Amino acid sequence: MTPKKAMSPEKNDSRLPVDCKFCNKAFRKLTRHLNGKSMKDASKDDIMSMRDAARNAAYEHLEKGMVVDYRDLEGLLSLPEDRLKIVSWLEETKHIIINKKSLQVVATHVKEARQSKTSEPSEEQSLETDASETKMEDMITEQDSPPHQRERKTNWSTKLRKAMTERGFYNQHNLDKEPLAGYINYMKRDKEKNNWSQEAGNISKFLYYMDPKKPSLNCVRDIKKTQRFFNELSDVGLAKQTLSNYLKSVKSFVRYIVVATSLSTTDPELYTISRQYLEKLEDISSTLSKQVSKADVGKRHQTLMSENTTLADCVLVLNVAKPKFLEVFGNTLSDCPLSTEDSLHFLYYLEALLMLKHMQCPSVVKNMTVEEWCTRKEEKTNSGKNFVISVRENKTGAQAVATISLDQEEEAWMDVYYKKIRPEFLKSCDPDKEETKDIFFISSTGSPIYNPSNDLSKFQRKHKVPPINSQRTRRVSERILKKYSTDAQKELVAEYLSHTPDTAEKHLKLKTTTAHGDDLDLEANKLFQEHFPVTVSGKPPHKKMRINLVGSNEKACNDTWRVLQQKLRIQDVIDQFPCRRPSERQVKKYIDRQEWLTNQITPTDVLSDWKPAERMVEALDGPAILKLVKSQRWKGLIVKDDEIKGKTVMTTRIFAKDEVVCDYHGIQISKAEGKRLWMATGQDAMGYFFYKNSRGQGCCIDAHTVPCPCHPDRVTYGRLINHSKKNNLKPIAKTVKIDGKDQDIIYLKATRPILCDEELSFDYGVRLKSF
Ligand SMILES: C[S@@+](CC[C@H](N)C(=O)[O-])C[C@H]1O[C@@H](n2cnc3c(N)ncnc32)[C@H](O)[C@@H]1O
Repeated sequence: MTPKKAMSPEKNDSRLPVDCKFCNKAFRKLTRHLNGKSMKDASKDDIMSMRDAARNAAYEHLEKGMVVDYRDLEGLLSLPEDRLKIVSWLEETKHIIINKKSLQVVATHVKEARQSKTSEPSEEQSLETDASETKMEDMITEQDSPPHQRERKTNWSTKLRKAMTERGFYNQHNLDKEPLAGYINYMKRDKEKNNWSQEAGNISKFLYYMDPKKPSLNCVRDIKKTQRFFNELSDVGLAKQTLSNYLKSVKSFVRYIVVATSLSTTDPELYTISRQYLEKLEDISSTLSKQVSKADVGKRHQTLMSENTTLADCVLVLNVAKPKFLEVFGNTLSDCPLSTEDSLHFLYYLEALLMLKHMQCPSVVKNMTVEEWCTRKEEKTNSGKNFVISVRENKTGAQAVATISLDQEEEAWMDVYYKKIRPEFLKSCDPDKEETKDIFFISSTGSPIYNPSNDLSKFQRKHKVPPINSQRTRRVSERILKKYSTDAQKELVAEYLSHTPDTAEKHLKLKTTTAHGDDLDLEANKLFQEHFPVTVSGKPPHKKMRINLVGSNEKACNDTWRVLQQKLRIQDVIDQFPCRRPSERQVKKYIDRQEWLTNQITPTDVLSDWKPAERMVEALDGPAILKLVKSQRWKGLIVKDDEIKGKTVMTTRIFAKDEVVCDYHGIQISKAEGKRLWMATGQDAMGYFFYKNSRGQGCCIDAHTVPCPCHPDRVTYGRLINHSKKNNLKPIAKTVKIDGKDQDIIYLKATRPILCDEELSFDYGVRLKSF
């Protein structure tokens, strides 16, 4: 305690404070106050005597008293009763206590607590957090809070707390006694710890257990009792983590004794014992840590088995982090350098993709090599092609081989990481480390990634989504696959998991235990869907109706119904964009307009399933594609220069097979007119596209004027696309009505999936030599 003098009147100076002009002014104010407010109905004599009493009290305080900060008392005296006693004594002896506004509340509560004999702390205030200070603050809060918030006080009778109280684990020494007081000072002043009171409370309880008479350093002489203390705490059911935190407090206390006191000179023997004691505490600590991790595993197992987690929950981070990921992906295509933060976002996203969507173990992600990446194999699928990477999980023995099957878009992402981001990371790597060069995923420091699971949970934390790891994702998918008994559902999940045909087949074989069970589920689903047909905008039936119809199968049937409806909804959105992959914004806008309030789908669901309509030609006069033709705002393309060919048109995103990439924009004229113009401008002139229209007539699109007269501010890509026999585009003519008039549009459609940063070309029907 550091009492401060309230003022500094010279002792024995009889003129003070009577002649002090500030005091006299204050007392004149007080008289006015008493007259006008507090004692306005009292007699003049009463008012004067009250004023004199106040003046005398003030003089007395100035002469004898000091100012004491109540917060200093809190640090010194752990028990509120003790503090109350000292406060009343200090006040009696003319001291002024500041910051004691809650004292009345504390006094009332201490009284109540004594009467009801419920002085155990609440569960939240278990050992590691319940220094008396905390308890007292909580008491004050309870007193001040509305009645519905006082629950915690009545919760004090749980088994654990009862047992703790009965065993005396809440007893503690006063914090003003050594060595506790010294330790508190050390924490406050040297270590600048804000939560010193928690730790002090823990130590004082521990020291009480070791010696109830007084807090003493002798605890270090009795490792057996120390061990017993922790065993007993464990027996009453204190959480392993709490125990471990508590042990940490004891260790830091003993470390303080060894390091920050003069014990080595004042008592060398006790000093040595303290050091040995510290080592033994480490042993207890490591046993406890093992128990903690066992408890963690137990908890993890419980969460893993949780029935409520859906696959959508598992891959949530991929959806949330995708816009930023795609932005970075776009940036990699322009040659501006990426920030480390953006590059790491890209890396973490790919790690998450492999662990959550492709359900690969962290070790596969960690061990994948450059060679394994470079020897990936193309595999034809119904929807294009996949790229299969085989990873030897265990680098020392070649037992387990994991297979990752990426779709084209994912392959392009990985390729960008490999070609653009990884080489930047490699620049920080130790050139002698051969190992780094071989590992596919390396971090910004140039070293192989250390712990993909940690990267994943960091990424999930950053995006504020639940921390679901790859193991849990695998469990969830297995559970869902087992539960869904119809082939349609299994197909959905297998498709969702995007497995290689082999793996998908394996998963499809996962069936509910008996064939009989399968049949029952199948029947139930059939019945359910007959009664409650799945529609795009319908609502699923109420639970009561579901139970009435299919009894205990209601949940499974309802889940199927919902999955099928989502599938219908996704298709409904896709149907709006038959020729071109829509942007996320377009999809969102359409979904929002539908007002599907339950069983919602996300733009990502749609975009990952999008593919061009099978009957594309019919859709080529649809409003969305004609809007692009009119505006010439084709996205996903850029113009680059090539030394030989001149201008080239390159992609900045992936295009699916059959997707419309752009049109060959120009003015429609007859073949004869086209030929005439062409000859007149010279046969080398570029920008004439000759074709036959739907009636078999020869026509020409004249695009040779640059810039195009109707879109002077736009690049009209079609006329800049070069010729190749090994092309990736094919022109198709479509006659459409624009402003009431027939007009031919030459669309350029992808003949195969086109990757990012690929040059576009079509067959001019000429020989290359002719250029
Ligand atoms: C419609 S333009 C294409 C855009 C053109 N590269 C430019 O710079 O404007 C056609 C012309 O491009 C050039 N070109 C097209 N394909 C080519 C190729 N495969 N090799 C070399 N030059 C080519 C020829 O000069 C040809 O006359």
